[in-house]
Amino acid sequence: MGYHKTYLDHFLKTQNFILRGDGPLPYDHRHYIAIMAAGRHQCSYLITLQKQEFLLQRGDPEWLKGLHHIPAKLRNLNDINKILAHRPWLLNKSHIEKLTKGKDSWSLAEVVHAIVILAHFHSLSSFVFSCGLNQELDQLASAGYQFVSDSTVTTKTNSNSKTKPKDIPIVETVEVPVWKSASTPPSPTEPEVGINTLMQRMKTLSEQQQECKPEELAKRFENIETQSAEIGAVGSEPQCAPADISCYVEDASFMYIDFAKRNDLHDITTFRVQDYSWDDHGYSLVNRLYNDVGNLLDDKFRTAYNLTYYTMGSRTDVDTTRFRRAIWYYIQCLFGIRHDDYDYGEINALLERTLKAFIKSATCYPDRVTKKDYDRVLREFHYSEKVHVNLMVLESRMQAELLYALRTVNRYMTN
Ligand SMILES: CC(C)C[C@H](N)C(=O)O
Repeated sequence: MGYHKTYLDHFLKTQNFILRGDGPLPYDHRHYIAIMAAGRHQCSYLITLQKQEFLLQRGDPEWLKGLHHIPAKLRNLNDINKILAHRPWLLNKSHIEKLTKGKDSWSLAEVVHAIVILAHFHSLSSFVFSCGLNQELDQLASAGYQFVSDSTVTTKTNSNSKTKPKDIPIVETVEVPVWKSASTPPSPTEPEVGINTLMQRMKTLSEQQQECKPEELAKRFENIETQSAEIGAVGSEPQCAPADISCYVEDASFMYIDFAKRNDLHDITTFRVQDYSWDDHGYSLVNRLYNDVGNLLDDKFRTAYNLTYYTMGSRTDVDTTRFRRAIWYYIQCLFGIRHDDYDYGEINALLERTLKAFIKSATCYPDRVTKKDYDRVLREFHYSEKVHVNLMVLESRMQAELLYALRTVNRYMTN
């Protein structure tokens, strides 16, 4: 994230606030919830870090043995954790009701705090995998390195040096290798649409600018949604999670399914942003229920959505808005979210199949994305630009999850 300093600043402020700032949940609970969230995507990197943070907050080490060792109140979060992570459209008021009523109940403020932590760590898992970090750190771990919560990597040699209990012993800091996309170009599997073509297409789109009827726009959205269901995820189905991850996961077989193939039993329709949007609804609700966190989230979303350096690979002075919008809206389309003023036809003009497959995997099946997939995509772009795309995956996905969650909380409160 260090490539994108303005964004990083907002990211850290928010993460710091939800884990360490004012809020209804006890600190150890916050880190445990983060572990449960990362567990849904088998993100060992985040799980390891959050376990350390949990212990630093004087969390009960017994809990780290798994879900069977935690209080019922926390365990009750399992349902909304898995639904939000994989099929957020299934969330309804009965889930919120179950948490807030009866024994071991949650206050609504606590529920919202938990939801924000869950969404943050689900989406951060997407980022970790899509940048190839999980794999990299697993390899370092098996080579005998330990990584600690400030993200530096240390060797194990001196880990029992005298330190205050709250300090983490840091011994030798090892530079984490950084992959440059240009250093070892992978053998191309499929020719990619080059940057020149992409720029040409963006130009044509802005020249064409025709008014489209609402029905036509709705049809274009549905086309993209149906086509997305035909795009397979990159990578192969992951193995069963190792015991030190699966102990934090319940109902591991519950995964993403394509929105277009959802079961109509639940009578789920497209989520229309004109009816419930972040700007007009979600933002103020989350602000009200949880210490103004909406302001931090809003700044972060806005920064990620608008971030640009006017570059594409080695080209400068390029207006990249259309390309970035196509990525942002494609991600939300995977969860059945439609922005009625966006022409989804642009997605097909600007995002080719391999890029769509990468984005879909990063968003919906992050644990399948490997460094190889990362290398193969966007070959003419710089490393920092690939990270930029992954930041959009993180933020657009997080916003999608929060939109569903907050709409449900609102329904619970109003009827
Ligand atoms: C994702 C990238 C193509 C973004 C581009 N480098 C920009 O500055 O807008």
